[in-house]
Amino acid sequence: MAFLELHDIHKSYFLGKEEFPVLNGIDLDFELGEFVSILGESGGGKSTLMNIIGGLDRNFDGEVDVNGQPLDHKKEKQLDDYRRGTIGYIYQSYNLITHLNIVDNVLVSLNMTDLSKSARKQRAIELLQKVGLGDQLKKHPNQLSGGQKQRVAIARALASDPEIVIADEPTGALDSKNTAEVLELLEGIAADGKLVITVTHSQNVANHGTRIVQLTDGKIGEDTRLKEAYPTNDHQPEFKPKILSAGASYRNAFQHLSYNFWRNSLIMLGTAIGLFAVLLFSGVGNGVNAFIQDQINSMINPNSITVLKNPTGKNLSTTELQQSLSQYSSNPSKLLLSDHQINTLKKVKNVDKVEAGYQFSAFTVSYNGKNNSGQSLQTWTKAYASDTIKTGHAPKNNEIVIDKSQAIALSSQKKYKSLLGKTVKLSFAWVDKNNNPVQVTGNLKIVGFANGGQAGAITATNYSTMRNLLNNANGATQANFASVNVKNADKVKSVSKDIRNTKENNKYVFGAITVGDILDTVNQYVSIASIVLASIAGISLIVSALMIIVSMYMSVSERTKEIGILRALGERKKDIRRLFTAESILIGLFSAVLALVLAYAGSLALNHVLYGIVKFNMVQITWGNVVFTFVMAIVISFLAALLPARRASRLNPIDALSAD
Ligand SMILES: Nc1ncnc2c1ncn2[C@@H]1O[C@H](COP(=O)(O)OP(=O)(O)OP(=O)(O)O)[C@@H](O)[C@H]1O
Repeated sequence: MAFLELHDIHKSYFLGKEEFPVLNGIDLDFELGEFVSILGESGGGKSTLMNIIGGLDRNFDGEVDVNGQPLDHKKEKQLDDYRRGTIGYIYQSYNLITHLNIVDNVLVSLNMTDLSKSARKQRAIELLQKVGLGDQLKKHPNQLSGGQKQRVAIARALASDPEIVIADEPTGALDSKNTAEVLELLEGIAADGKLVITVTHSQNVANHGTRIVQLTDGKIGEDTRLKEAYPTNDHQPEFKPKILSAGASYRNAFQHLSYNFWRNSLIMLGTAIGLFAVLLFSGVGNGVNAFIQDQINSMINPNSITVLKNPTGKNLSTTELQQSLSQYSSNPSKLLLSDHQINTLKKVKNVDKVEAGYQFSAFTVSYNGKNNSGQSLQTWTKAYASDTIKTGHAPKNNEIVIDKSQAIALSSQKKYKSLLGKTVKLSFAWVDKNNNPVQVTGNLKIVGFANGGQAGAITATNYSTMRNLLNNANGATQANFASVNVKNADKVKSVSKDIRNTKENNKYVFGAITVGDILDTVNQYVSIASIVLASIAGISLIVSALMIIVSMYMSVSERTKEIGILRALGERKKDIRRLFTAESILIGLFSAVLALVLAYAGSLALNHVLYGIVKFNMVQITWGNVVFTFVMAIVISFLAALLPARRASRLNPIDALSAD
């Protein structure tokens, strides 16, 4: 029983339905220690035979036995294992991986062994020293001569300590000096007790071997033994082959990414822009929400509920209430609350205090010949947060607090504080008991300035002052809102519900607005804006994904030959798929890091500019946003790699190897 036996090998190629037979029944035996040269005319099927022996071709008839065991060429896994552990390949065109240095080229094969990382590296260096390249370790293949490249290929073929080394015209592209050196190395391999099978056109090369086999018309012709096979030794392998680890795939992907640094940087920048948009828009969304909450909470006491008359008698939501109020704005007498109704409010469970109040939507303040109109005149209640007044104090009898912007309009930016203690004339239109218009006026002392800021200017007197002014003008004096203070913040919702559900003569009488309701309404607008921003970010993410898909397809077509080499060295389809998903995921991750840096810088810049205007950090990127962006980047890059990686893994290794 020989070490390698070929039995009745038949192989045809098909062009359409037409059959082109190449091998017509090959029977051959090979022993370890032999250096066999296969000679034959061009196109005679030598490479085809080598691909069958090397476990790259699965489409043939016949049987290959290795070490007494049949090789089941229909089973891909068995062939992968066979190529990884038993075969070393040397090609005429070297087939080195251009983006790896020569040590890494040898390591591609060694990475599929159970040696430790340092032992793998040490072996790679030893092998390169053995083929005379110890002083060239840092070079890439394109920095070597043809003879040197072929020696790297020999070192790589020996890396996994295979029993069979196949060399397909190994000296075809070399001059006589390099040919002699390569032949010496091959002889040395056979002398080490391995089986060397080489394809050649050169009689000189063939004469170096121990045996010459002629291939004629797809059959074995002459089979000449030149000398005895080299003696085999009882050499026990120091390590075993194993499948490629995920880490090795990621390292290879990283090496390829860094080799094409500039091109990949541009792709990452393109991808990062989409992720940056997601991060920044999320940050702006958070900032705007926090800003609104801060503004409302700083002006309105969250424990208070504003109660208004429900003019429709129907059960209304906050939005419906606000709509109906605006319909009744020309008929304010319909919105007055009776003293009895104010008392009803006091009896609602968990209510701490009820303050009747007035609010008017248009008024004028005059000082020293200057007039200023405002939109919201109210009576001071607990509904205002304590820090609403920035200068001065809450209004008492015959006093008024005006908005800072108003004070500036009536004086100047610098001098507005001098208005403190001065008397202004307040005037506004109201109605009497019969709904006839009356003009209300009064002279009041300024005791404070409110800073309504973005959420609206505030002008306020106290309740009795306002009631007196209305009385003096013969206006209706019933309150048109009430501020209900609730004992606990967590009861605000239930109290507001009870108030809304209160009935008089079978009609709902009150509408109630809480800070939460106001926030809900505002948040509705914010969510619409967020959806618009998210759609823009979504579109940029789709563009990012397309960029990755295109770059991965480019990468696959550029690396077709490499895919063939990796398959020939024993990588599985799965390893090839993982190589490309790894590359894509790395692009996604680096893009996410870049996006994070850009978004962080962008948020610093935006916050710097906006803080000067609104005194608030308007961009607030949270850890949640960052995690979401990274997960998104990984998911998108993984999905984008699926099709290109699948295509790469399905390439036929023989076709891939013959790619230009
Ligand atoms: N993928 C293929 N599809 C169709 N025909 C093929 C294919 N590969 C090889 N052939 C044909 O099979 C025959 C044998 O090719 P092969 O490469 O094995 O010959 P060879 O003896 O190695 O030739 P050379 O010495 O010129 O390299 C040739 O006629 C070739 O045209």
